[in-house]
Amino acid sequence: MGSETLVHVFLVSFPGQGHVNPLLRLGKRLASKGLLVTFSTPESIGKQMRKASGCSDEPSPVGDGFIRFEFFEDGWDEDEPRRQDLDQYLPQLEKVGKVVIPEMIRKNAERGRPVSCLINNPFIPWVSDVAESLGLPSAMLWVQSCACFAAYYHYYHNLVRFPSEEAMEIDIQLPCMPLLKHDEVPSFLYPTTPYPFLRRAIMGQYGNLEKPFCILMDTFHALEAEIIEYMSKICPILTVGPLFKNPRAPNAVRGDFMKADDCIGWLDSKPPKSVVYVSFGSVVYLKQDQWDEIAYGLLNSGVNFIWVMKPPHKDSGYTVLTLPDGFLEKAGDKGKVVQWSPQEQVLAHPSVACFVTHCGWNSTMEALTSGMPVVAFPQWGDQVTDAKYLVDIFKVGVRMCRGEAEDKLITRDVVEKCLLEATVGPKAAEMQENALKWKAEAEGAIAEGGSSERNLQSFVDEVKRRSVAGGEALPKVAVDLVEEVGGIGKGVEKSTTNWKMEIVS
Ligand SMILES: O=c1ccn([C@@H]2O[C@H](COP(=O)(O)OP(=O)(O)O)[C@@H](O)[C@H]2O)c(=O)[nH]1
Ligand SMILES: O=C(O[C@@H]1O[C@H](CO)[C@@H](O)[C@H](O)[C@H]1O)c1ccc(O)c(O)c1
Repeated sequence: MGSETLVHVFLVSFPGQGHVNPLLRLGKRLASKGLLVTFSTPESIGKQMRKASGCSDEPSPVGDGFIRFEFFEDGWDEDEPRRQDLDQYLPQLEKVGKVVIPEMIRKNAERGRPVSCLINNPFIPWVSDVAESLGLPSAMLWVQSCACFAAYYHYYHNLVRFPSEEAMEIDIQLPCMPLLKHDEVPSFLYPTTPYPFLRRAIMGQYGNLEKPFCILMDTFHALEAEIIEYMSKICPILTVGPLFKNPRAPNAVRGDFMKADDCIGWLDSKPPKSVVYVSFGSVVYLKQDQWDEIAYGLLNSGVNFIWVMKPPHKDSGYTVLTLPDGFLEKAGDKGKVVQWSPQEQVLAHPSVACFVTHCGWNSTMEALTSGMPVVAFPQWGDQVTDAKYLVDIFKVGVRMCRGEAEDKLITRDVVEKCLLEATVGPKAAEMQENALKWKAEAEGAIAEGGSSERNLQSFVDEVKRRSVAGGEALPKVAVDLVEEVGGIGKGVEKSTTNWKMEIVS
């Protein structure tokens, strides 16, 4: 069957690696179930994705469907430095996106590819307005944990007391969640956050939460069962994670902004469970003195390591980090420093013993799903909450720091102690055992009949039903999809919102 006869879903992503990855992974999953998927994000990132990952506007087959890319101009010159300032860039993206996305959708219809559903990720909530104005169904992919989703929800609706200027160091008790210390709620909610524009962007999403007919989440039922069940009574949530594993199309197209350096051959040469993988993701940038302490901690611990040292964007205002004099010589064949790694492959490699991570949600899910213990080095946003869960709830990690807000230099001795705790001794063995349990749970969720797989199929069926009805919500008939195990768990009350997945006719 040609791609033009398939139901067409149009994805719009915020242009960050931690947002593109999960939305593209969702796109590949949807395509593998027989949909035509168009993935869209601004051309400034599209250019990098084309170069590093070969993304093309021609449909590529993925399972039973196809995926293609269509990037859009954001109205600024190629080398505009204001793109690095989200306070300025997010409003620009909204202004232009609200005009160009409808135009792209119109052109797709003219070319025989009418769009049946729009899906966005957070930070660009205006995509739901575009869908509404065109009379199209929309969904939102939440790219963080359900726990963070719940924290933001309770903050937005003022349901629980959060840290404030008057009372900063309070504990926070959210329903169905462990007690969080003041610095364990997503840090964009601190009154002192240096990123108030990101709090505004996320709150914008909550202001628009009635518009998407479904909130997809890159998590799985067993991982966050209680809070997923609780929030599912309030919002139309479907858990579909871990998205990064695609059993039907493991080698489909990728969306990296930078080509990964080859380090798999080097890993092959190392003994099993002897390498520490260190990466702080695509956005976090540490200070030079902290970088130096990590360098000496790695050397002093004597472990093998791969360390990702991503160059900063030229307009970010960061100065390029350097390694201490003689560092590479001292490390010799024990260490490898790369600019960007093939992280999924690294985490799956038998030589890797643990992951020193900033605890972005993608890295968190990738570690859990790979059965990989972690050393948690969170900085801001959801990372501080993810670190709490990795260490105290999922019990797969040791904590190296509490976040940027603490403003504390983590010394080489602490780095060394954490690395050894996570790689040798009884605690390491216990964490490894727990990590393998999560890996098995994650694999079960996306296997045939698993909670996330069933939820994804429900979503695809619903998009198809709505597409037959010309984008209109369909009247109610009883299909018991929401009562299946999964995002909306067995025995859980149905959502009180206008969730339409249970319906047909
Ligand atoms: O060297 C690297 C570092 C990161 N990643 C990927 O980039 C994403 C980072 O997302 P995350 O949410 O962990 O952090 P962010 O970069 O958004 O802070 C993950 O999918 C990683 O697998 C990668 O492929 N190579
Ligand atoms: O929030 C930004 O990136 C990351 O997104 C992940 C998914 O939400 C999250 O888990 C991780 O902790 C974040 O680092 C982001 C912020 C600012 C910016 O300029 C970006 O390009 C991305």
